[in-house]
Amino acid sequence: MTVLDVTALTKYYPTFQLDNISFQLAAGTITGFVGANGAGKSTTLKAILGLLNIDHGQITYFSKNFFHNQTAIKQDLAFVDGGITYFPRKKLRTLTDTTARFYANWDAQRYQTYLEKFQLDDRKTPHELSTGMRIKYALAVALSHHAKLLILDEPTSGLDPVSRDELLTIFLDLKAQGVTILFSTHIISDLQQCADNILYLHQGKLLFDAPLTELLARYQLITITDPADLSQAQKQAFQYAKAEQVNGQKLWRGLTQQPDLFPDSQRSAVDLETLMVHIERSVALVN
Ligand SMILES: Nc1ncnc2c1ncn2[C@@H]1O[C@H](COP(=O)(O)OP(=O)(O)OP(=O)(O)O)[C@@H](O)[C@H]1O
Repeated sequence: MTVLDVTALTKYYPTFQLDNISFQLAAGTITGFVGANGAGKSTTLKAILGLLNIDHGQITYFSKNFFHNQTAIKQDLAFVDGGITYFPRKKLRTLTDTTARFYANWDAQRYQTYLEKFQLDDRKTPHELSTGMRIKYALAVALSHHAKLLILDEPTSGLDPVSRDELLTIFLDLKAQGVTILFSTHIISDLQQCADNILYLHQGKLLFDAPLTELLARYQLITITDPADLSQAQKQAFQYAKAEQVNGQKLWRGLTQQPDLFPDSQRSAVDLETLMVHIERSVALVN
């Protein structure tokens, strides 16, 4: 079942364009939303949540048009970005009581479970919480109304490694229950741990929309000492090339979709972080 269907989403800013973005999320999957700073990830997330006006596009949640059914759809949707910053001097308990009234499926027991799991004291105020605790509080609230889809903008960036690991385990548990998760992150190792699919945005365009394992299987990493030694065919196949210092030696690394053109000794598997760095920082060797 398709939980979210985005078609031809376009947003113009004076110096940036989110360009004709289309993707779908299937129920019970975890999708990592990645791209360099300024690629347009937050703009996309805000656009699909109706937090900014779009210039073009269709957004459908749970087979319902978002713009005509926002109130009903938001019962089944949770969004977390950077954690709570509003009403800094109000007790969390008071904020929770107010929030709970908006949700027909509010689950007070589940909320208590997450408070304990995240070691949060809801007699505190947002002002008294660390960055990580603010994110955890926002997540506890998001997880307590039985949202079917969680949309999270960099949920793990303020968390220590132990809390991140805990959160990723929660994501996997939620996925096992059929919950769908879309989250943007720069912490690529988090995705290796839990993402089924990757949406990769590059300068406002969707460059990849693929299962993580399939995306990584498309490329191999090639390491050579001098591009001048490559044959013409190898040069054509040596994409996203970049010079790197390894143990004081200058080497060239690039990605290829034609690994058979290179000897085994030059080939290795590629991980998502390496793939991204090469795509964003490569230089052209072949015109
Ligand atoms: N309100 C706005 N008005 C004009 N331009 C904007 C506005 N909001 C964002 N932009 C521009 O849109 C582009 C994409 O920004 P966005 O915040 O979506 O990127 P991002 O991928 O989330 O980046 P990061 O990883 O750094 O958070 C940037 O060039 C930014 O300057």
